[in-house]
Amino acid sequence: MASVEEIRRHAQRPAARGPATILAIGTALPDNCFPQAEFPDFFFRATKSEHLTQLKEKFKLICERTMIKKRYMHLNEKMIKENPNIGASLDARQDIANVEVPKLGKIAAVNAIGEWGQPKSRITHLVFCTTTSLQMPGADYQLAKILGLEPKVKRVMLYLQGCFGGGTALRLAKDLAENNVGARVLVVCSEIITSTFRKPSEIEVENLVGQALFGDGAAALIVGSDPDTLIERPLFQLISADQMFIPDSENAVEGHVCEMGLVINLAKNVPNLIFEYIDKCMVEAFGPLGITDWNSLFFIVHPGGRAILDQIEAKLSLKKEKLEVSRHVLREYGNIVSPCVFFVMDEMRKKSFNEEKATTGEGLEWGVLLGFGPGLTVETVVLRSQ
Ligand SMILES: CC(=O)CC(=O)SCCNC(=O)CCNC(=O)[C@H](O)C(C)(C)COP(=O)(O)OP(=O)(O)OC[C@H]1O[C@@H](n2cnc3c(N)ncnc32)[C@H](O)[C@@H]1OP(=O)(O)O
Repeated sequence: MASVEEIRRHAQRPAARGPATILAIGTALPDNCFPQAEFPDFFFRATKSEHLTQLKEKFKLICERTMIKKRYMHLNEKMIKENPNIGASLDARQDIANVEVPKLGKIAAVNAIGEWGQPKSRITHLVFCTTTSLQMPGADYQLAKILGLEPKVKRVMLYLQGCFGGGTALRLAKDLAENNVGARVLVVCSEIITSTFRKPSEIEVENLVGQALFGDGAAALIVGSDPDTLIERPLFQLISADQMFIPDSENAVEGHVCEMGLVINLAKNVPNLIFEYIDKCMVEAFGPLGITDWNSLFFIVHPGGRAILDQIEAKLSLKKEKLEVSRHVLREYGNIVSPCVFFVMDEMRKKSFNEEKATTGEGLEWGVLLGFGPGLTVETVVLRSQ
C-alpha cells in the first residue's frame, strides 16, 4: 500500500515558482442599454409611480449626481409590461438571474479564453462569483456545463459578496495558482441586478441610490503562475492580496434576500467610512515594498459611486488622472458590482496599449486594485504591471 506521503505527492500538485499572473481578461454586457438621463422616466413609468412627482425629482437629482452616462440591464420595459408583478416577485426575478448570470458569464469567459489562446481543457479551477443568482447547483456548475469545461474542473462558488467579490475571487485565484503548479484558474464574476429592481417609495429613499447606480455585466480572467511566454501573455502579476473590514460599519452596506427581492441598503456615510480607512489599507499593502508616494502607483478602484472615488482621491492626495479609468467605467457602465474592478482593469490595459505606454499599468510598475462592499469590507491587491 502506498504511504500517505506518496498519496499526497500523487494527488496534490507542488507549489508554483512565480507569482500568480493575470493572463487574459474578457468582459460581457447585455444588449439593452439605458442612458442615465432617460432612466428616471423609465423607472417611474415602468413601476406606475408617475404620481410621486417630488420623489421623481429627487431621483433625477441623484441620477445626475452619479455622473453615470449609461448602464446596461437585461431587464427592459417589454419584460415589465409582460410581467407587471416582476418588481414584487422574487421567484420571477430569480428565474431570470439563474439563467442569465451563467449565460453572460459564459460570454465573458469565451472572450477571456479567446485572448489567452489556449484550449479550455487546460483550465484546472473555476472561481465563480455572483451576488444576484442563488441556486443549487450554482452558477459555477451551470457555466462549467454550458462552456464545456472538464467535469473534473475544481469549482468554487462565491455568493452574495457584493462589490468586493471581484477582489475576493482574485485573492482566491492567486492562492490556487501559486499552490498548484501548472494550474490555470478561470475567474468569472457575473451580475444581473434584476432582483434589486423595485418600486420607488417615499419611506425608503435609500433604495433610490441603488436604483440610480447598479448595472449588469460580467468579466472573466485567466490566472496562472509561471506563464509560458511563448504562448501566454502576462498582463498583471498578483504580488499580495489582503482583506480587512472597517470596524463597526456592518450597517453601511447591507443586502437582504427577501420576498421583495435583494434589498440593498446604502448608508449616507459609506464614502466617509472609506475616507477614514483607505490610507491604513494602503500603508499595510505597500509598507513591505517601501512605497509611500501613492501618485507613483496606478489605481484600479471599484467605482462604487462618484462620492467614493472623490473621497479616495482627496484622502490619498491623488492627481486627477489617477482615478480617471475608474471614473470612465462608472460613466460608461455604472456600478456593476463584483465584475466592476475587472472592467477597470480591462480598460486600463487597453488604454495603456493604445497610448503606447511601456506597461499595462499606464507605464508604471506598481499598482493597486481596491474593492469595497458589505462589511464594510476592503480588498487590497498589490499588482505589478507587465
Ligand atoms: C453593493 C456593494 O456591495 C458595494 C457597493 O459598491 S455599494 C455602493 C456604494 N455606493 C454608495 O454608497 C454611493 C456613494 N454616494 C455617492 O456616490 C453620492 O452620494 C451620490 C451619487 C449617491 C449622490 O451624490 P452627492 O454629491 O452626494 O449628492 P447630494 O446632493 O449630496 O445627494 C443627493 C440626494 O441624495 C441623498 N442621498 C445620498 N446618498 C444617500 C443614501 N445613501 N441614502 C439616502 N439618500 C441619499 C441626499 O441626502 C440628497 O437628498 P436631499 O437633497 O434630499 O438631502
